[in-house]
Amino acid sequence: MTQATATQFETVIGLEVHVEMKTQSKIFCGCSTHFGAPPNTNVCPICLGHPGVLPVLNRGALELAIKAATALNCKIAEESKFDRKNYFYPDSPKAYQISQFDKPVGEHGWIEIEVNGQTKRIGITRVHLEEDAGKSTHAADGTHTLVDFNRVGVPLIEIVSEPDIRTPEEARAYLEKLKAIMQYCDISDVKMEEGSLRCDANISLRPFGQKEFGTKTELKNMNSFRNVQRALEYEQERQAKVLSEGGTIIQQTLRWDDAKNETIVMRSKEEAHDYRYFPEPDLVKMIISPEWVHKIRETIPELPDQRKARYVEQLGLPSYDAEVLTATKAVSDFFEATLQHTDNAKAASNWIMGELAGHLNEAGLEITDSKMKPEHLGKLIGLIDKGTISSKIAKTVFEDMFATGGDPEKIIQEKGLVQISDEGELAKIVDEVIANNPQSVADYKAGKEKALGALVGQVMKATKGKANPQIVNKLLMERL
Ligand SMILES: Nc1ncnc2c1ncn2[C@@H]1O[C@H](COP(=O)(O)OP(=O)(O)OP(=O)(O)O)[C@@H](O)[C@H]1O
Ligand SMILES: [Mg+2]
Ligand SMILES: [Mg+2]
Repeated sequence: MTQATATQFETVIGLEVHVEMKTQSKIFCGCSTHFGAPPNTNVCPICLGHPGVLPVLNRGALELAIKAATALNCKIAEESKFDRKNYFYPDSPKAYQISQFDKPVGEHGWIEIEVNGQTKRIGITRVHLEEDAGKSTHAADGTHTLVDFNRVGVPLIEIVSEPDIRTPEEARAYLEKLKAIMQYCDISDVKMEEGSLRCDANISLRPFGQKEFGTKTELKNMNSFRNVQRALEYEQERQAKVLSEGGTIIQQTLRWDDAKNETIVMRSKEEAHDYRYFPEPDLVKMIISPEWVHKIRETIPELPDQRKARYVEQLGLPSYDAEVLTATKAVSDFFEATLQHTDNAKAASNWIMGELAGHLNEAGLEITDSKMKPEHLGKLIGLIDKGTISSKIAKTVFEDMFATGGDPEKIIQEKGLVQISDEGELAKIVDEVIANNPQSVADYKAGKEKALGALVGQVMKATKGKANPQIVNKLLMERL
């Protein structure tokens, strides 16, 4: 951040997030929403906007939108309606998008984010239901553009935040939380790389203490949360420079160029669209009864914030662990499943956040691809806690479990890794080590505490790491 931003200006950010919902069929026709089908195969006269066809609302799409808006603490409209948003672009065969203007499904919501240990509430202006557009692919040589209409009519919700976000880092935390909530509620796959979650970021600067907002720009084309943060950081600095040099910000839409690491102007306000919104004449208004909302609310599972609180209060986990574990539903579910097989929550957390996350990362895998089963991790923790294996050997066993998905007990048996806790057996080895290392023994007796460690190390070496270290210590102490 430049000196100028840090001292003179306050950053104001509001995000518009589009989320594709997980329905089997499209919002106004029976076409499949399946991602990855050959281009232009999931289409019909309705989504292609042929003359004379009529859209029929997919009740499941409305239900998911209500569920999402409820999970985002919105007030649900008792009466909601669709509007036409008119624009001409090749990815929209009807030349309008069925969206919502003045009566969205939900309004006045909020979510909480945590940045630098501080909890902050970010307002949600509205959640509205609409249909997705097609996907254009521009040829690299600029000679032509291909359009795939499979995505046309896939149900979307647009989630518009209040301009409550103050830093690019907060923007990222907001997106992470939103994504987690959508995952927990099973609303969407929320995969930015597949386009099932997309974000436009609005940003302006104002002198500290000024009430009115400055002129904003809108950033598009970011394909990861990290890039949203980077684009905002870049734009924050650009605006600060313009303003501190006495210039003015022009209201513009900018495109983030990932390769060049900069924002590029797409269009200015003068070229901005007039969408000529008007009520959609082919669809009736939606009456959403409080009873229906109540029923939908009951299908909302424990959300990440609640889960996090439970991990801290009931399982005694540090807040940091609870935050990391609950940020992704699949990780949290894995943790919960592990706890079905061990009571040692902190150990489970350590293994999942440490060893497992590291191995998955290295292998480029998601936790859902993990061959290692939660029950086996739970079992492994039990074996360490019982003293059957040392925590050092456990790492070796873990490697095997991760690679093969095997049962830790079997791996330990097959590889002869059981910890040696038999005093008689260990005493023999301890005696040998004492006999063979007179220097260490002398050092220890002369008051060098460290020499004891060297002797323990020798016993470990002789037993290939299988000796129970507590017993080895005890036996050595008795003899020295
Ligand atoms: N001065 C400002 N600085 C930063 N963000 C702002 C400012 N004013 C508004 N915003 C944010 O900009 C976003 C505007 O989104 P909204 O969907 O209402 O409008 P839009 O971008 O004009 O519409 P469209 O959906 O057609 O793109 C909101 O998230 C809002 O919080
Ligand atoms: Mg918008
Ligand atoms: Mg916008």
